[in-house]
Amino acid sequence: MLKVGITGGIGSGKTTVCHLFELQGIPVFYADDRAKLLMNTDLVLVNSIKEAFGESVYLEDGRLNRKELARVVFNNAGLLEKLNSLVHPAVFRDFDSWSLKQKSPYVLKEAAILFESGSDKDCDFTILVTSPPDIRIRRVISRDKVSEEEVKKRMDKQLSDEKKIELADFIIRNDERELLIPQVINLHHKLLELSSVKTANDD
Ligand SMILES: CC(C)(COP(=O)(O)OP(=O)(O)OC[C@H]1O[C@@H](n2cnc3c(N)ncnc32)[C@H](O)[C@@H]1O)[C@@H](O)C(=O)NCCC(=O)NCCS
Ligand SMILES: Nc1ncnc2c1ncn2[C@@H]1O[C@H](COP(=O)(O)OP(=O)(O)OP(=O)(O)O)[C@@H](O)[C@H]1O
Repeated sequence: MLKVGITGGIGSGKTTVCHLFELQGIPVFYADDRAKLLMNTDLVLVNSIKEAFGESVYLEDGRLNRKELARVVFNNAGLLEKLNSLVHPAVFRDFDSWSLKQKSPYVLKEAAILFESGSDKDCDFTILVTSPPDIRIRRVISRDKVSEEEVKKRMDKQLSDEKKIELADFIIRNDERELLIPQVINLHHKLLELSSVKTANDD
């Protein structure tokens, strides 16, 4: 089974694209969502986050105070690095055990910072979803009801599309000019072919 990483900057549309792959029957591991779940349920991780950032990043009912943690880490590069170093190993382990349970020619791992976190190294292929920054900002402001400044702070912590285009094996353009669904279907067929080549080589 092939492991395919899919990424894209904030608001690029990677989750939307992943939903289209799911419609083709492809299982998707949503790293950002799993990270948030583990930050609420993995007690070793919860304790290490409390130790590093203080009890105030958890609410009284025990859930992660995402707004407060986001305010802290997206205003301080060192603290974001610290958080990443605690969360990413737990997500890597979670993906490994999830992927063992999947029965599909290939699976997708969706992560906003696939290249930045080094998790592309664990993937056979990578897909980048691109979209111009002004469209991405507009989409996130409308989806999350946040300010332009908050979106830009996160964009600044991510590699530029120019850098990621050099690193990715496949590109999906979600710029409201090219149709999304035909791009996903074409790539799905390509990945099915590549996974059958891998299976033949493994036998
Ligand atoms: C700080 C947190 C709690 C804020 O939660 P929130 O619900 O506001 O954001 P969410 O996780 O849904 O992310 C939304 C977008 O923010 C950007 N973003 C999130 N984490 C990061 C990061 N470590 N570096 C750069 N951008 C990031 C991405 O574009 C992502 O798609 C959360 O983002 C977090 O825990 N981040 C650090 C862990 C991490 O890297 N998770 C993602 C990959 S495993
Ligand atoms: N082609 C499109 N046309 C119109 N709206 C779109 C398109 N693609 C995505 N969107 C919308 O833009 C917003 C951002 O898309 P999505 O959540 O898929 O991005 P993302 O890359 O996963 O974002 P994040 O990194 O913030 O999690 C969503 O509200 C989505 O419905």
